[in-house]
Amino acid sequence: MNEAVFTTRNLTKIYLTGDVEVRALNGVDSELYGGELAVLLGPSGSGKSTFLNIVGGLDRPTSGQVTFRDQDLATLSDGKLTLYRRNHVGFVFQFYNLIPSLTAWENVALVTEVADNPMPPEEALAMVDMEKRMTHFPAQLSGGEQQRVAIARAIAKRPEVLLCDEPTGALDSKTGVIVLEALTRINRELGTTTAIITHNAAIRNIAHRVISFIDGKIAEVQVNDQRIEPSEVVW
Ligand SMILES: Nc1ncnc2c1ncn2[C@@H]1O[C@H](COP(=O)(O)OP(=O)(O)OP(=O)(O)O)[C@@H](O)[C@H]1O
Repeated sequence: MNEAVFTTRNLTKIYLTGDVEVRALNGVDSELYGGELAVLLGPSGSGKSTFLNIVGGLDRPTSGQVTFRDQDLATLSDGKLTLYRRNHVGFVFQFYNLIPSLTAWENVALVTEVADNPMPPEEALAMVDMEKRMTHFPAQLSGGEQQRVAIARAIAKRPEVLLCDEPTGALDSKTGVIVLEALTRINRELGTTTAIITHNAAIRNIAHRVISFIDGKIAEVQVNDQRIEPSEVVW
């Protein structure tokens, strides 16, 4: 196993809505290892997105520790947390959030303009097999194609980690497989540490490790000695 990129200890997130307290994370001890592909499973409301948002620097814990290498994310200033996100983390969400008035190439270029050592947009698009559709606008692309452009946008700055919250949630199974193939290829060829949240337990066997959440805690971690290709997933 490689070194841990992320470590959390007793990670806790409490949301207060009026008088009602929701413990979205209730003491999570975890690691994400360098170069691994982890799948995060669990019922709705079990804390998966909250966990991903905190390790990605989009949100802060109520208490507990979360470190990225030696950096304590819980106590970083807002400015440093923004720099952390910008320099190290790529995000992919269920909905693609592409800018409709820009082509696929321009959507990716928007990010590479502000990155230190980016890939050329066409190289990022080639990683997800979209180089032939570079000049197309989002409305001219299918859902799966738009998601692949969103993945190209996330990886073009060469992030160390790629955090994906239900990346296949809006896609049919055939298209979902193509998107998962893009993510596994990136993990394998670029060595990007990748975490994928899914509701689809069938996806679990494409991962090196499966982390299962229940009620804001990690209930189980499964290590896959034998992984399968996305094309072998039975949905
Ligand atoms: N901003 C918020 N304010 C109040 N409660 C919240 C907020 N965000 C999340 N929660 C609550 O925290 C709990 C965990 O939510 P979270 O989105 O992390 O779960 P999840 O496992 O990702 O669920 P899903 O699979 O449905 O996306 C839920 O009970 C949710 O309602």
